[in-house]
Formats: sequence, structure tokens, C-alpha cells
Amino acid sequence: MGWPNAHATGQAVPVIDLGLPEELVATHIREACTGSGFFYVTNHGVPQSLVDDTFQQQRQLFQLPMSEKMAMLQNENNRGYTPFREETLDPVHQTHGDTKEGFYFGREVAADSEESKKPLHGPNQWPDPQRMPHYREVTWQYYEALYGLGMRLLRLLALSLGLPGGYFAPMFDRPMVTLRPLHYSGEVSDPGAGVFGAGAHTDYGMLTILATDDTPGLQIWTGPDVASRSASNISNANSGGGSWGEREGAGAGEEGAATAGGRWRDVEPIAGAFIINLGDMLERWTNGRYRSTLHRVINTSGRERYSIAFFFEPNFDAEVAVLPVCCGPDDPPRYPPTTAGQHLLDKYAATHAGYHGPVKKGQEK
Ligand SMILES: O=C(O)CCC(=O)C(=O)O
Ligand SMILES: [Fe+2]
Repeated sequence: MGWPNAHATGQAVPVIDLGLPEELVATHIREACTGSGFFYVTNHGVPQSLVDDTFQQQRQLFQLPMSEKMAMLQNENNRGYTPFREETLDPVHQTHGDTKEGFYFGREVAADSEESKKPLHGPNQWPDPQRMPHYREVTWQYYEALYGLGMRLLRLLALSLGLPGGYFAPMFDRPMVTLRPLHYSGEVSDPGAGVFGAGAHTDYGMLTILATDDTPGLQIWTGPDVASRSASNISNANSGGGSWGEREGAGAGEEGAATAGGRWRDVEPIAGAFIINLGDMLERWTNGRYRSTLHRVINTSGRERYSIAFFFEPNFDAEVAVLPVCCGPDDPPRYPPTTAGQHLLDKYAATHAGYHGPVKKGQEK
């Protein structure tokens, strides 16, 4: 199997039917992953009624009084509430934090378990069951359904790389899965003035399964140099004023127009489909062949927007090192090995004002 020469090819966000034969799906996934790094999936097996019920529960959760949400504030295990403007995904280009609030829920890890001694592991913070009697049950059902879909995509990704279908599975037997309901305020974004629903960023992990309501807002950066601005280079862009920021300036006021060889492209909601995108860890594993694409959320309508992100990340200790099938004498590894846990800890600390890193047994202040 060959690799495309230039990342400028295949910028579309394809719709992939998971009901087709597995080999064909793997081929479609490979094309999408070397193209825009984003694709939709249909025929995914998650009942629409469950998706609808889950959205309904999230709307109610965000409607709780602020004091109740603040009582569940994000903790050192990255579980809990993140208020409006608390997160700044793109510190160089934002004048204030994202115009969204959110909750993080992870895999449920008992407080007295051995595993809870690891950073980013612990019990969830659930809303009061008397206030929200169905919240936990419905949200957990959704979590489990998306976990199943994540495992299926993991297999398809392995096949798409010419690896055995079970290749990644051992690195996902204690995964750092994070469900993140998001609520964007009605504040209209102003990219030229540094106001965004969610600032431009790449996702940190393996893959993201996103459900949105019918309000548009998600955009991906497509351009010939998109790969060079994602993943590891985003931190360079942040500290050094990345070239894409200059393009943003050039494009201000003409959103969506081509600017200096690249453009922001809308990823419109498609009813019944999930949006899948790849994160930095998969980009590292594949030596940049699969792309962790820069994306952002802008509000052009003045309407509130709800989405639910499901971040499917490897075990804390999983080593993320370039795969032998993705490098060779002419193409040596471009990324040093890291671990999934360290990568996530660094990213959370860099973007969340309220996240101060792990405090584990023996380290309490
Ligand atoms: O809300 C969305 O459409 C995207 C959210 C997102 O990119 C993220 O949470 O990483
Ligand atoms: Fe994202």
C-alpha cells in the first residue's frame, strides 16, 4: 500500500458507511485519515433514541444553577465541570477563554482502588440523583455504546494501516476514555478579535467521536501545510506566533475564503452521523501519515449550541512510538516516543486555567 505524497490531497470530509464490508471500510478510513483527518460515520449501531436522550440529559445538566455546577468543578483527575471561558485552546490567538462550558466524565475508577493512584484516574462527579434521576444511567449507557464504537474504529484503523485488527487493543484495556458534554453560549464569535467558541486546536489522543446538535460551528483547517501545523508543532505555533495565525488575520472578515493557500472549512452536522477525527497520538504513531487536524468552533448564528465529545485515549502507560510500518530508512521517526498519560497531562495543564496537574497519594499539599 502506498502513501500519498502530499497532504494537500483529499481534503474532503467523507461519509463512511460502517455497514459495508470491513476491508472496504478500512480502505475508506485510510483515505480519510491521510486526507482531511476527519470523517463522518453512518450505520454505526448507536440507536438514535439513545443519542437524543443523552442530549436531553446534557441540556438539563447545564441548566442547573451555577452553584451546583461549581460544586462539581474539574478536579485533579480531570473529572468535573469547566466553566465558560475557563479553557483557552489557542492561547496566542484568543483574547479570552472559549465561550463554552463543559463537563468531563471518565472511566469510573473506585477511589480506594490501586488504579486510582495513577494521575487522571478516579471516580466521576455525578449530579445529585434527586435533581437528575436519569442522568447517570442515560449518560453511562451512551458512554458504553461509544466505547464499543471506539473499539470497532480501533480495529478498522489497525486494518487500514495493514496491521492485524487487534494491534492496538492491548493498549486500550484500561483506557483513558473521556466523555465531554459541551454547551456553547450564544455569544457570536469574532476571530479577528480573538473570540471563539473553541479556539483552534488539535485533539490530544487517539480518536474523537463527536455528536453535535443541528447548529453548525465546527470548522477544520484545510491547506497544503495543515499537517505541519498540527500535533507537536502546535506548541511551537503557540509560543512563536504560528504561520496559521497570520493567515487568520489575513482572512478576518472573509471567513471561509481561501487565504494564503489554506482555508477554514465548515463541518456541517449530518443527522444520525457521528463526526470522527484523529488526535495527536495517532499522528505520532503513524509518523504523520494520519493527521491530527486543526479545528475550532465559531458561533455565527447567535444561537446556543450543544455537542458531546468522546475522547478515546489509550491506557495511561501506553507507549506512543512511531509504528515500524510507518517509517523506514528514508523516513525515520519524526516524533520521539512518549506515553499517553504524559502527553495528556501536559496538554491539560497548558489549556485549562483550573487544572493544576495531578495530586496523588503522598503528594497532597
Ligand atoms: O463542539 C465541537 O463541535 C467540537 C469540540 C472539540 O473540538 C473538542 O472538544 O475537542
Ligand atoms: Fe477538538
